Amino acid sequence: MGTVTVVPEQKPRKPEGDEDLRFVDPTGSRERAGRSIRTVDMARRLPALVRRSLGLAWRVDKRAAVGLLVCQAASGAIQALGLFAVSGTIGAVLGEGDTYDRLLAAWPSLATIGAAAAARAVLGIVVNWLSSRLGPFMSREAELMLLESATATELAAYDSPGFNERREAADRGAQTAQDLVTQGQDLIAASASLIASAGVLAVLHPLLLPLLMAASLPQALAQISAARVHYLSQLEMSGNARLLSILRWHVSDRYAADQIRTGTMRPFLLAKYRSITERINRVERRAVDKGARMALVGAVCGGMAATGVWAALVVLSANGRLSLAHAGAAVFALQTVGQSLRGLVTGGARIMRTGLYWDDWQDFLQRAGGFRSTLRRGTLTPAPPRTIELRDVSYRYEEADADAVHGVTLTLRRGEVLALVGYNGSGKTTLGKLLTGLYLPTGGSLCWDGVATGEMDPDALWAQVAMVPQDYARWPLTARENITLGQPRGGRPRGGSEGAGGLPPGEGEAGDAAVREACAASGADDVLAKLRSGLDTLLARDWLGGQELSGGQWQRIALARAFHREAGLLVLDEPTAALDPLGEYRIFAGLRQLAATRAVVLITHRLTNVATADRILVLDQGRVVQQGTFDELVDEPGLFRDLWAYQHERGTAGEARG
Ligand SMILES: Nc1ncnc2c1ncn2[C@@H]1O[C@H](COP(=O)(O)OP(=O)(O)OP(=O)(O)O)[C@@H](O)[C@H]1O
Repeated sequence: MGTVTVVPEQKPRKPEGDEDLRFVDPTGSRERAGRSIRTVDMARRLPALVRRSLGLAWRVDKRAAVGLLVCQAASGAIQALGLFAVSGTIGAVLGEGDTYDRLLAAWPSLATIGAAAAARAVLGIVVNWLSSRLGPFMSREAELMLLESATATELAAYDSPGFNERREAADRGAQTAQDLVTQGQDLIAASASLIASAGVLAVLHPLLLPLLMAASLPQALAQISAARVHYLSQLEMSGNARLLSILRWHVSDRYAADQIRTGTMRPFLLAKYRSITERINRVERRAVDKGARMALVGAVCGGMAATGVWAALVVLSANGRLSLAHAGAAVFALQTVGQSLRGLVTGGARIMRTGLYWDDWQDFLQRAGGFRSTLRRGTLTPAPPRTIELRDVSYRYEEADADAVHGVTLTLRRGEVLALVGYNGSGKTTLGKLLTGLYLPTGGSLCWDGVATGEMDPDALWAQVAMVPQDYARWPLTARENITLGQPRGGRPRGGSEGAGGLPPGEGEAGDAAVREACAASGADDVLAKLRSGLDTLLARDWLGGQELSGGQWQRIALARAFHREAGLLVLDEPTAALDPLGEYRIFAGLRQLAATRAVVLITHRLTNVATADRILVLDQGRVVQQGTFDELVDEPGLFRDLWAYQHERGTAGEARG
């Protein structure tokens, strides 16, 4: 006990061989922290944690924070008063005179004991009330801070190893904020009670307090060890419990229900679930057994030590060094000290655990702060770009062995449709994200009208970008909000508040006319016609009270979303993958018109569609290997002609190549 084990920060372990589903502690910090729950660390960390919990309370509600402290201090003082009153009562009861006189003499102390107990009960209720009011408020505040941080980070942060795990851990940390307040209060209450009763003991006889402290030590140490075992097993189990909840979602959610049935996966999935459950059971059994053994040792040692204290009490009374009244009060004080010590140790272990989760929250906020877009970029506001120029642009994902995009040089002009084609993983999407400024190049330069994207204010830059990614969001919002993204044209932004006269802001004629125009261009007008309340229909799963759309219908909405945006650059990544032939035809027939006022980048595997493009860039392993018009490339030996042949001549390209 008392030593601090320092384990260096570890990277998530990558399993070797047959990879089983396992929870990975992103930094190893939890395990390290769990192993370091020792007496010295606890003594050092606890005051800091209590301070932190009070600091949080102070930030959310200063009056409540002060109220909590005052109540706890008052409760401790009243407890001391009550214990002294016990001594007075016993002294009066054992004193001279007949029973009536002795009871008469005892009643003021008895009344004090009763009043003290009542006052402490009321104070306990007030403390409970204040911390219950503060706790959820603080958790919500912490969750909001987490969202603010996460949405302000560079997109590249999400590719950074451990970032997503940290974000998840922080989410749980935010939820524990409320426990930190209540546990902090429990700890303060236990400390106040300990100080009060220890003070009483010290006044009754100077030997009693050190004796009791020494006697309580074995049990306290046993409890700290048990808490450590408990925390480590909880840690191991919580990872598995999270796995179970993820599996439960996959197994029972509607999205995979058809595949589970047609894939006859039920026995396989249930067996997997059971095997993780057994892992949890094993860990739990081991921890419970070990905890019970420690409790037994602690209880035996504690029992022996307590016998010693009681014996000392008897000896002191027999020798006349302690009056009977004081001895009686000491009995109560001893019990209170024991109780407070136990509360301190178990409460301490609990707040240590919560503190570890809370650390995850703080850790994420710090890291996310380092990834903040505004920290890394400039403040210029771009106009819709006339030219986008790339010089020898490369991009390498963090920890990747090779560039995803390498040495790309090109100029894209307003009014031009540029198509990107190539095998899976050739870097098309990454290049699209570079053009839109979502990623900043790791090599070379990328400028909009001569200004590097990194010099611009990120939000001002993205105001000029409309994008349909491969995996577009299906927001559980109304059809209108799904298209305007809360930024209607010709109207005020929709912030959830209703406008004057009952008309929601932005829902004026100008706003809706632009939405309908975008819907007509994307084919979402057909979708709208079938919705029960048109643009007002909530597009969400039925259990959220909404109306669900098909995959292709959602893609039409996602396209309308991009067309609605008055942006100088439009990037379409596989925009028609889910559309029927008519829907697809409409998009490509309208593309030229869309390009009149903007630059358009089209990423697609359907090569017939790229005939509409002014220029086609063929990518292979992140490099541009060919570029030209459709007519030029289809006749030229090379990757494009091979891809065309695979798609249209059923593999004769292989022979042609050979
Ligand atoms: N977030 C990421 N982190 C690390 N590597 C990534 C990430 N996203 C993509 N890559 C890698 O970068 C390379 C290019 O990926 P990209 O998504 O740009 O290809 P693509 O041509 O769009 O592929 P597809 O046709 O399948 O959509 C691939 O090797 C891929 O594994």
